[in-house]
Amino acid sequence: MSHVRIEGLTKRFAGKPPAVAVDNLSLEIEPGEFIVLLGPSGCGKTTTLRCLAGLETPDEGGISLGDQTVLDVRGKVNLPPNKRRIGMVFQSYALWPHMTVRRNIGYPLRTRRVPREQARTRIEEAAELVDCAALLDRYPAQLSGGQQQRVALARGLAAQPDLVLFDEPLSNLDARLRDQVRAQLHELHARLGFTAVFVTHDQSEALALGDRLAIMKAGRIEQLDTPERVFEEPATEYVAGFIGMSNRLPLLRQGEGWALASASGADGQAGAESQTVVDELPVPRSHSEVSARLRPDDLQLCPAEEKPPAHSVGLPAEVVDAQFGGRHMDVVVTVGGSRLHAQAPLTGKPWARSLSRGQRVTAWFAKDVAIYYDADGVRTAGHTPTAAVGA
Ligand SMILES: Nc1ncnc2c1ncn2[C@@H]1O[C@H](COP(=O)(O)OP(=O)(O)OP(=O)(O)O)[C@@H](O)[C@H]1O
Repeated sequence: MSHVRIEGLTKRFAGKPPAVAVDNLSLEIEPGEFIVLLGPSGCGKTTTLRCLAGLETPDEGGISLGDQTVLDVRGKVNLPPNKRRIGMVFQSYALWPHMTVRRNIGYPLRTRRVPREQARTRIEEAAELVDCAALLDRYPAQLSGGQQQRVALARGLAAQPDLVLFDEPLSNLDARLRDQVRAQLHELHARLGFTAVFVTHDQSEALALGDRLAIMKAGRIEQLDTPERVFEEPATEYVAGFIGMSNRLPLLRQGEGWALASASGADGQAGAESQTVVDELPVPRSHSEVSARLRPDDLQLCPAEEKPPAHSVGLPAEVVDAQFGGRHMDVVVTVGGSRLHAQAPLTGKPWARSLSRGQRVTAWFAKDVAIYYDADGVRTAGHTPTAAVGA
């Protein structure tokens, strides 16, 4: 277990236009910590991981693993992968097809010249850890996808590295296996306490596995926080959108209240015809425009003639589509010019089952459930989260 320090890491790729894949990124990882790099395609997750592994030549910055400097661009240090005590688990299991499971798991031990007897014990222990002890003499082609990924996991851990890197290791597995291997990985980490950096674009995977999440945007870390904080208090609109707050409602201050910006005139001002939809929001006075972000299950629906509860924002809406989702209906509505998604529970409210296209309803949300972002996409200070954990 090692403390990992990344300082000012930058990696550019030549091309037209050139890409800054990692942009002056710094990150400190505690021994035994499980860090998840989360973000959309192209935000620089894999390149960061490859720089940690020694598979790229960064343009600037430094990386240390424990007391070993593995990268120092100014000092011209960039240790090759086999000189770094790092284990790697990839998306494509990358098992050698001509080697048995035993030889595959033992591969990093051979490259580190671990004595034969010690290697045998380590291989058997690693295989035991991931329930693959009975498969040691098989070839990869004789294993299921889940078994192959577990072998890859054992290979990543066998050399007891200072740091284990995971590049979307679960994304090639079907949904059921993905849940199984994810649970197993979570348990293994709790048991062994290795330091890990795990790359994914799957938010549920990130929330389940990470001690802390680094949400990346254009080669930088946009928010670094516990899963609870990222989920409850996304710092920027970008993070909110990425972590499931898919509903966005732009609002403009109008006199003492707020109107839907999507019903505004061409000048971006709330038009004379746009109605004030709410008198007051938990937003500082200095803001004249905000966007409210909501998860689908925080947007409620009720019949158009019913009044929503006090302390909520009620909006006239029209149903675009309604799909049965078991215990809830997935309903798309338009509110002003915005398309919103509501997950309307059916338990106790069978009314939602009868929703159909063109129907007029009221969409509403509790004021303190939404998170409000200013014109720059930064969370406004006025919001007090209701369910913040560890705040
Ligand atoms: N070898 C390369 N040559 C040129 N550009 C590259 C190279 N590798 C990555 N890039 C660019 O660097 C940026 C970051 O890529 P990277 O693969 O790190 O993103 P990512 O977040 O891991 O994406 P994904 O989830 O799709 O794997 C992208 O704009 C990508 O096009």
